[in-house]
Amino acid sequence: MVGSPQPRDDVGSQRPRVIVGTVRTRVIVGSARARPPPDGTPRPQLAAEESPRPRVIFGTPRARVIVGSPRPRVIVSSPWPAVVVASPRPRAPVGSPWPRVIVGTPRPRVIVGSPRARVAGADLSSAPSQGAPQGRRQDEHSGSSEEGPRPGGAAPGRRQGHVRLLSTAQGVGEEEEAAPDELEDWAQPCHTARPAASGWSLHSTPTRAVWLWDKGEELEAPFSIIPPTKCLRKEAALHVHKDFHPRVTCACQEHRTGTVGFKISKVIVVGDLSVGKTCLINRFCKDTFDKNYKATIGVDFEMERFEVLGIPFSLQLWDTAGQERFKCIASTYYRGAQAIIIVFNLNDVASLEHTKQWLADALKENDPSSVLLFLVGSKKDLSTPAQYVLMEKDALKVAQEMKAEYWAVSSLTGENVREFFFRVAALTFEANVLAELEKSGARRIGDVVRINSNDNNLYLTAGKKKSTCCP
Ligand SMILES: Nc1nc2c(ncn2[C@@H]2O[C@H](COP(=O)(O)OP(=O)(O)OP(=O)(O)O)[C@@H](O)[C@H]2O)c(=O)[nH]1
Repeated sequence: MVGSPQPRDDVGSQRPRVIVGTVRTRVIVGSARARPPPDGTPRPQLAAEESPRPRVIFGTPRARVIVGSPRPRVIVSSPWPAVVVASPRPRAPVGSPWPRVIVGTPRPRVIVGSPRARVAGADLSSAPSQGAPQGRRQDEHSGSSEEGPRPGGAAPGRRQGHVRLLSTAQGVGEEEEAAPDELEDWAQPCHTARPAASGWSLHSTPTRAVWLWDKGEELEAPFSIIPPTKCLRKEAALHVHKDFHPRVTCACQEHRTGTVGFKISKVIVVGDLSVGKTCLINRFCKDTFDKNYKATIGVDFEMERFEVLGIPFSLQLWDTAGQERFKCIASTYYRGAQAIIIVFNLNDVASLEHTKQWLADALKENDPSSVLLFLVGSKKDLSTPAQYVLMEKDALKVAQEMKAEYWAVSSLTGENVREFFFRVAALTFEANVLAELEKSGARRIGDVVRINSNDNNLYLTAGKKKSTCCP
């Protein structure tokens, strides 16, 4: 088990101490615990904090708590989370000069004081339990930070430059400029956060979606609870009613949607490696496309903010790793999803077959009766019409088996991407409002409780307002 003992370097050597043959390899550069040489010459103490080089620790069995370390940390295959408390360096998502690379850690890192942690705290049911994950792409091994815009296009600058605030619910009102740090945190309750930060505004049919990012341009997009037929064949859609459920429309008109506007709904995106999950999310959230493959390590997520029927609504889109070796990390984030998007490559039949396993894994962590399912064929631009027809037949069969709604998209051209996410947002919103109405039960949201001290029954629901539009 333990290798034959190797001669150690001379004590006092200026070289790093390397112990070969132990179960755990330790390479400590600039260790502060170096023993003094036998001749008594005091050896210069090279404190870890002063080390000119990054500390490299392989497989250390102990948790490391690094308080305000001024140095970059490179941690490979650590089984323990790195806990960074009150780091003096700003951990702004954009342009951090300090590479942080964590490969294969099975537990989320806890970053206290991170601006992202506040986002996670907004809704503990949908947010990760220990702060938001710092999603990473594999090219970070090179030390470059991927927190800035990814190559492949000019990412709209929600996190850079200026964004526009939309000051009316209808998306046609006054606009004003605001620096990102002036914006309401995503986690702020949306009712008070109006005017909403940039995002999508969805209305009942006929409708328009307004997208105002740094470009300030308004994009019209058709939206309906029924997707346009060119996007989706009838048999592929699970929900065939013409518009939102009447109870939902009514509740929105009367502003009786309870906590829906305060919640962040979690959507997870799963599927084989390289099927295009990241590109799909990036096409919608950043309007970018990267033709270079960079494997997602663990998970990453994007927030997207909508306004549906005048009610603010947020989706948290979780991009999970498709590579087997990162699956165990990614699967810890499956819990609490309200919608599951299973992606396969329209040009790779094996990836379609694997979707059932992806669904089974995702459902282990979620309630199958309440979660919305979507089966998405990606890279439509690479299929010829004839190939597509063949694949669509198989995909529809699988979708019906799993009771998922089927979509075919291309992140390269953008075909159906926006329509698809609008659909996800609309159906998730509808499910949320219906659940909220269900939960409120006998006592309707918005009712006033009058307390009458002369009455034996102290708690009376007073004057239930008869709804003018609810069935
Ligand atoms: N032609 C074409 N290529 C695509 C499309 N979507 C993704 N790709 C390419 O497919 C490769 C993989 O895309 P990713 O989005 O990184 O795949 P992924 O599913 O996130 O992969 P993992 O992170 O390993 O799970 C990249 O080279 C993309 O450029 C598409 O719609 N059309």
